[in-house]
Amino acid sequence: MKTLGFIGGGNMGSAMLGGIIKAGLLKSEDITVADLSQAALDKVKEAHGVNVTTDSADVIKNCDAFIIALKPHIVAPALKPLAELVREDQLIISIAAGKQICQLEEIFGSDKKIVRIMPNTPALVGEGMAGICSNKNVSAEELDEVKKIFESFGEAEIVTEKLIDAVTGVSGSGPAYVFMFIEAMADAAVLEGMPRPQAYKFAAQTVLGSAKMVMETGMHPGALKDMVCSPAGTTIEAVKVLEEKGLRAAVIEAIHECTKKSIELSK
Ligand SMILES: NC(=O)C1=CN([C@@H]2O[C@H](COP(=O)(O)OP(=O)(O)OC[C@H]3O[C@@H](n4cnc5c(N)ncnc54)[C@H](O)[C@@H]3O)[C@@H](O)[C@H]2O)C=CC1
Ligand SMILES: O=C(O)[C@@H]1CCC=N1
Repeated sequence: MKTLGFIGGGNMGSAMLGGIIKAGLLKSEDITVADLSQAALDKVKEAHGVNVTTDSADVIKNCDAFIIALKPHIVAPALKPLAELVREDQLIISIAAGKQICQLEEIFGSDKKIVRIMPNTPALVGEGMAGICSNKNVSAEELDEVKKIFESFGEAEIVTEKLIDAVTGVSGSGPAYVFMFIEAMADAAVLEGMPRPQAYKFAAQTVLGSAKMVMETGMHPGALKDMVCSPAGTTIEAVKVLEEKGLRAAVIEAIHECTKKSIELSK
């Protein structure tokens, strides 16, 4: 793939764009972003020097593959009128939550190559997590090429389409829960007298380091937790409160509701 387009250059579109350019996989001049908002286009042009247009047809006509980064309810009304411009050899990559491959086939035709992906915003800093699936028209080589793009700004795994709603619940929407957790930890440190910028650093680095331990040691998270909890020590006092307040149940229920909403969006 030599040229890549984005239809929608908002939060997620620009996060992926930032990741791709930082990784050096494609040059700015080979990327085109279409958005109706001139402010969004000015922002991505200034940050990344990519080509910009207010006409999504330019992207479809000029790119080997394009990523649909529009809000789910906008996808059909915005792109159905342009569907006849799509070529059979072109890769259509959608990141819209709840938009199933069969719904994308209704828009573009079941003969088209369609990839459905659920990424997340940490793509912006090269630490994204994406779940990828596709229809039967996409070859293994093409899917691998798409996977490599998403791996250029984090981790990516091929999953069955059935799992994409769970991917949305855990990693697509997940950064929001983690940011809430970091904010709450920092608030607690501020309560104890720590200056706020320092509190964010202590909280965020603790989350980063803990996540790295899970990824790099391969140890069970429960065993890693046990390593921190000294008998009759400080940590177990906090753990007791988190269990009493239902941290685990809250997280499980929250992700379940998020996953349910992703399923509902596809109806
Ligand atoms: N924000 C996130 O963390 C994630 C979002 N997604 C998915 O990404 C998609 C985009 O979400 P966000 O980037 O958060 O939304 P956003 O609202 O930040 O970006 C959407 C962009 O589309 C533009 N737009 C609206 N109508 C248009 C049209 N007809 N033609 C061209 N551009 C148009 C808007 O001006 C805006 O810049 C959604 O489908 C969402 O489900 C997926 C994973 C994570
Ligand atoms: O909240 C949303 O609908 C999108 C999908 C995943 C993350 N943000």
